[in-house]
Amino acid sequence: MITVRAPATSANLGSGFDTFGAALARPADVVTVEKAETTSIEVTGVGAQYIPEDPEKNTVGAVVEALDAPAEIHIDKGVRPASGLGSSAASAAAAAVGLNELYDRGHSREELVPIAAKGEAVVSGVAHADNVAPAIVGGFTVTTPTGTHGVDTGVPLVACLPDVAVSTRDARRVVPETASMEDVVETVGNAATLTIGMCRSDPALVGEGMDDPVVTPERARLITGYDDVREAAFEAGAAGVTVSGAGPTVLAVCEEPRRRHIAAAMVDAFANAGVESRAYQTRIGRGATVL
Ligand SMILES: Nc1ncnc2c1ncn2[C@@H]1O[C@H](COP(=O)(O)OP(=O)(O)OP(=O)(O)O)[C@@H](O)[C@H]1O
Ligand SMILES: N[C@@H](CCO)C(=O)O
Repeated sequence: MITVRAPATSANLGSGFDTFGAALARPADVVTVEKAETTSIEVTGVGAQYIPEDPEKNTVGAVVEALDAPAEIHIDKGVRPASGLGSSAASAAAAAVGLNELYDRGHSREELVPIAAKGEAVVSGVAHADNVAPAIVGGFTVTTPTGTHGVDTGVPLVACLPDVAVSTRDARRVVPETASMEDVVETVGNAATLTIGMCRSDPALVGEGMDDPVVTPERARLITGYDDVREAAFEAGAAGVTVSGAGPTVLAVCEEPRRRHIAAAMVDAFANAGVESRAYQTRIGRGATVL
């Protein structure tokens, strides 16, 4: 029997749509795998009632199939589903690392990324790997069709999760099909700035590079109170604010001493918009860990 903890993740980080990702030090899913003749899945924890235990419908089932590794699987959810915090990816990443070890398949962490991404196709129709990559390798990651590159950093974050659900499938429907050259140039500049910021562990530079004129404005419309929450976070000292993944979590990057104030300001701003929320005071952290 093997138990693996895989972290929540934030994809896109604004300027890196379907490319950038970051592992969060918390929250996390904990997945236990044990060899079996046929696969069975049991889910407990946050939002378990919304998660199918049928292997055909759970992200973990696709990983079992890809690794040809039938198992009795228990998923203890710490990452709420439809959160924008890579909930579906956390389970898939933990299962990929656990089953790879249980069956001695010998894949490297990087090789497990496209395998875990097959689970994402089950829930959103697209095998985007920008959540599973940081959930497996940790830190800040850049994922393209040719592979994943990562850098370790401990940049402080606040992830404010409102008490509403936005499914990735729905949020992908509002992504524009085209972008102007002006917006492309702005996005490339911001993405490059953010990447240098991550390499230097510099929250100010990361925040400066988070703006995205193409996808984020469309996604923000799906989140009640987004503009006020963003403004409140900046007023409390955030260096950058964006939609986490497909939303509804709003992500702020900051210097560590500002983190508590920013978390309180974001929760208050959501409350003023009539939405309950919970803020995780966290940082970019490590990937899946065998316990
Ligand atoms: N193991 C799993 N954990 C969580 N959700 C799962 C799992 N397997 C299937 N699902 C389904 O996936 C959907 C949630 O995934 P979705 O991608 O929409 O949210 P998310 O992973 O929190 O967000 P994001 O990818 O934007 O960070 C729910 O419909 C849920 O039932
Ligand atoms: N890049 C994906 C991440 C979803 O978690 C999206 O934004 O649709």
